[in-house]
Amino acid sequence: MNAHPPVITCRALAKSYGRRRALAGVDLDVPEGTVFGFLGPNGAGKTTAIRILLDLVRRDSGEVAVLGADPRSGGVRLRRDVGYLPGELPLAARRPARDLLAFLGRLRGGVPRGEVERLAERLHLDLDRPLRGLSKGDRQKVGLVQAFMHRPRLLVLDEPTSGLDPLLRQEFLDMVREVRAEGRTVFMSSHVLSEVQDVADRAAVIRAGRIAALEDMDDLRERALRRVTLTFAEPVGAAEFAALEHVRDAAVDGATLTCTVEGSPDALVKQAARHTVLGLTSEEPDLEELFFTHYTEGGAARGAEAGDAGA
Ligand SMILES: Nc1ncnc2c1ncn2[C@@H]1O[C@H](COP(=O)(O)OP(=O)(O)OP(=O)(O)O)[C@@H](O)[C@H]1O
Repeated sequence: MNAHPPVITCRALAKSYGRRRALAGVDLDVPEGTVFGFLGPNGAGKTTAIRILLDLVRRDSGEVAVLGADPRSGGVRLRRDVGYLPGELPLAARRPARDLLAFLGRLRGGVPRGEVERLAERLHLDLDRPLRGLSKGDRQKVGLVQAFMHRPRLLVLDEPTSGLDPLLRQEFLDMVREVRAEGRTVFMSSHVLSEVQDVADRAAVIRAGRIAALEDMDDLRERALRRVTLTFAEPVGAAEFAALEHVRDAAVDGATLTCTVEGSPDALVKQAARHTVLGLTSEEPDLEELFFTHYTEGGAARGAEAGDAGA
């Protein structure tokens, strides 16, 4: 992944609103062709950082490059090459979504024929309804269509799943995977890891204006523990399982084995397959807990410092 050049770089990025410090020195690299989750609680600074990337808010200090250019000077190109979903899209017009999207498409330098209709169909959005009567979820769909429609090199999405029902969330995540498969990049914010854990390659936590944790999702999954219970047709011995790679705390009760697996369950599955397996349960690893344990340990002191300064 590191072979890819970063499409977003931030160094010592800082921003205050009056005495309130929103960003207290953010360092970030988002490699091209990846999906990057930008996580943090309310007020952590996610939206401020995103707006700086789009040149909608001016930073106080620090360096920023988006697609190789400072967003302060790269305006027109930025709008063509970046798809941006704001946290809230002001949509008060009587006109239908179709008109707004056609207008925005022209601003972006053109949209492939049929793309708006294709996206609207996937997201179950009626393009002919007036914008001002749309529900929160429908507004979010309009926001997503305008962010994806010109097939930008970089998508910057502020809370993209907010307001979407579970089926549409899955559809949206498929859209994100397709973008990555084409070598394009997605930077998306969320309050919770579970929203992005299936799709993100990397995730960073911002807290009180600083990056408090940065994780490669594969590494995180590698470290994840899961509790496994296997039921066999005949009694088995604990010893044959206890020594396996990635297996811990193996205990046998008659024909039932319970153990903890850290990382790949491959060795356990192959050993179990030597017997007749009647049942298998595996608790999903709680990545959220793993991620945030690490971040609390690593980032608490720094977070508290920034919080004091910001208050
Ligand atoms: N326009 C503004 N004027 C004054 N303070 C602001 C402004 N915008 C943001 N802030 C403050 O800056 C801090 C960071 O806010 P920001 O909106 O960037 O956080 P966020 O992580 O996006 O939060 P949320 O998840 O709630 O959207 C907060 O303390 C917020 O109150």
